[in-house]
Amino acid sequence: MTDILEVTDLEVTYQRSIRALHGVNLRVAKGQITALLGANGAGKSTTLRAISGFIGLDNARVTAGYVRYFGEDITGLQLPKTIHKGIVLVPERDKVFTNLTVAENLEVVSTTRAEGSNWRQIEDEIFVYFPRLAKLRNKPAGLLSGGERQMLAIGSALVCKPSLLLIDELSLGLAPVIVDEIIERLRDIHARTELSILLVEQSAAVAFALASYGFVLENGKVELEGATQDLRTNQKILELYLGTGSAGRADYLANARRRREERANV
Ligand SMILES: Nc1ncnc2c1ncn2[C@@H]1O[C@H](COP(=O)(O)OP(=O)(O)OP(=O)(O)O)[C@@H](O)[C@H]1O
Repeated sequence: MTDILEVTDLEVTYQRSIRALHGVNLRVAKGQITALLGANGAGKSTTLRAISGFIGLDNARVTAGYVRYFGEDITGLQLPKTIHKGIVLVPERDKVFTNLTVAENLEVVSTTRAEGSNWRQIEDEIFVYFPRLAKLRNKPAGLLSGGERQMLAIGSALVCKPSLLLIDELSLGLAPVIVDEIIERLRDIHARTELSILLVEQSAAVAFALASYGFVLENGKVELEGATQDLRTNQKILELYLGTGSAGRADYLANARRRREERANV
């Protein structure tokens, strides 16, 4: 299967001195949903922000390695060029314009990102994907629930007609019932569009519900990868991410913290 995205030996450094990624290797196959799992501080957001050209906003730089997209070297490419290439990130925070209504959020993206297209038609397409948003079209985004904001953020990203959609923390802080609805909507979108998706998740259950392949990041490096059907039964994953061994998870988090502190002191 063709890879739409290849990340090779990627290193990212914040503020010229804080190394967050230590040689990340991962791939996203065309038309597939791939998950990137890892504990707090493992480097998941940094990886997504490096791929999508956001790290310039964070005072960070790619200091080694490559990002290839459809075979082209796009290492260090910044916004908005990444969006024009079809790489669109749904960020963890600040996803929507809170003072604009749902319809205005979609409109503002469609007028800046989808030149020459009819925004009402685009809006209708997004409402087919997220019928709940159609009922909320005149409501300010600041008054939406967390789950509704996530749907609007994904809808706004889809307005950009991505080839590769990156989603940072799909389920963080959301109620299980709304997470289920978002999973169902994403499955539907994926079935209709065969969009390639790279999903960052702390919940392995959510990642496995959507993705066919997964990578596990620890301290800025991929430590484990595989088909999700295999990762599902991997002992380490079971202990650390599916809650079958809380002592294991606590040890793991303590070790991860210790290794980060050791690295910071070098
Ligand atoms: N703006 C920044 N300046 C300096 N260091 C940063 C910055 N953002 C992240 N880091 C550091 O980079 C490392 C990776 O952080 P990152 O946010 O990518 O991890 P994460 O896996 O997404 O964590 P979380 O699940 O908590 O969002 C951490 O050690 C973090 O402290």
